[in-house]
Amino acid sequence: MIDYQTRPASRGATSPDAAVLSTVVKRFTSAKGEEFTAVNGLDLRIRRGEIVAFLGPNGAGKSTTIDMLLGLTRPDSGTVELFGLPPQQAVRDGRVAAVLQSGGLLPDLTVGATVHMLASLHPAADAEQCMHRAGVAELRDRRVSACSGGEQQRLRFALALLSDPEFLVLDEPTAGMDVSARREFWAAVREDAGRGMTVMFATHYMEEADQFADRVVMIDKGSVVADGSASSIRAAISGRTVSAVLGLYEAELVARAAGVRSSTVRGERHYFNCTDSDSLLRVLVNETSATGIEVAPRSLEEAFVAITTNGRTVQKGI
Ligand SMILES: Nc1ncnc2c1ncn2[C@@H]1O[C@H](COP(=O)(O)OP(=O)(O)OP(=O)(O)O)[C@@H](O)[C@H]1O
Repeated sequence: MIDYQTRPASRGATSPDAAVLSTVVKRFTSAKGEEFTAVNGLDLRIRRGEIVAFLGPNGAGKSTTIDMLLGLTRPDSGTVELFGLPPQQAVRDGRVAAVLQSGGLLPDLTVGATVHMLASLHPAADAEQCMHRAGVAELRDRRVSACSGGEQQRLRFALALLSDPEFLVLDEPTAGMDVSARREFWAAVREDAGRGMTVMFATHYMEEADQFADRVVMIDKGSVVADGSASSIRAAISGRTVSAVLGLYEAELVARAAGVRSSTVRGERHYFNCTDSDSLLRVLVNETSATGIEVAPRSLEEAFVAITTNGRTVQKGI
């Protein structure tokens, strides 16, 4: 049985937040000299102990935001603070650590040698304990090059633990892993997060956000478009969208039918998000002149749009 030491709740900082990003803007200039805004006035506050999933389509600005959180790049305007400090200082103090998608490992070293070598940079590090916590202790004699992608990510996780960070940032840590490798990786992280660590992870997988995070932040085009509890996001995703071509007057009546949560119109087609598509279909067929009726599962994008347009771009109050 491993005896984990309890980490002090803070190392002297007074900020109740792990991270605060205020109106952060980051622009890039292409080779042709065209300016592109990757992060566009992003505001985000992460409280200590939260586990936050950072979701967004390709190119939404997740990695750029994470790079600024880790002090790897600076915003053009706005501010980024970790524990009330500039990111570079928080990283230098070992209060924040990262698991990135690739890099940082020497293929010819064994897992054990890698962890012990980097542990020598942290006077208080317990290499053995970190290997156990990350689930790589049994791989200690295996060369890094012989480890699977999932095992290498757990090794990166072990390395991130060496400074005993208060805040762990993961950038798509399970990209390319199969389902069981993803499950093993998250089991290791979840056990550690249970000890009070703040965790933020970027992912494309809603199910990872749903299973692991207690808060989900979605960004698109460099700004936050939805922010709420995993359960509020899940509730928004559940249900179906029934759509049909019908007149405005009838559409208003249908929108008031039982179980209809929201409705939108695109051209002549009206879309109804509902909890009971069967009864809505009966209403449409029996009580209206609707044509071209379609039923579709609700997409993640629709769920996020609904969350924001319902006025529930929720800043979590926990
Ligand atoms: N160094 C750079 N120079 C020019 N453009 C960049 C640079 N880094 C990022 N970008 C652009 O900024 C936008 C945001 O990129 P970013 O990597 O932050 O998105 P992402 O949400 O992490 O995407 P993905 O899910 O695909 O990893 C993209 O359009 C990307 O091409």
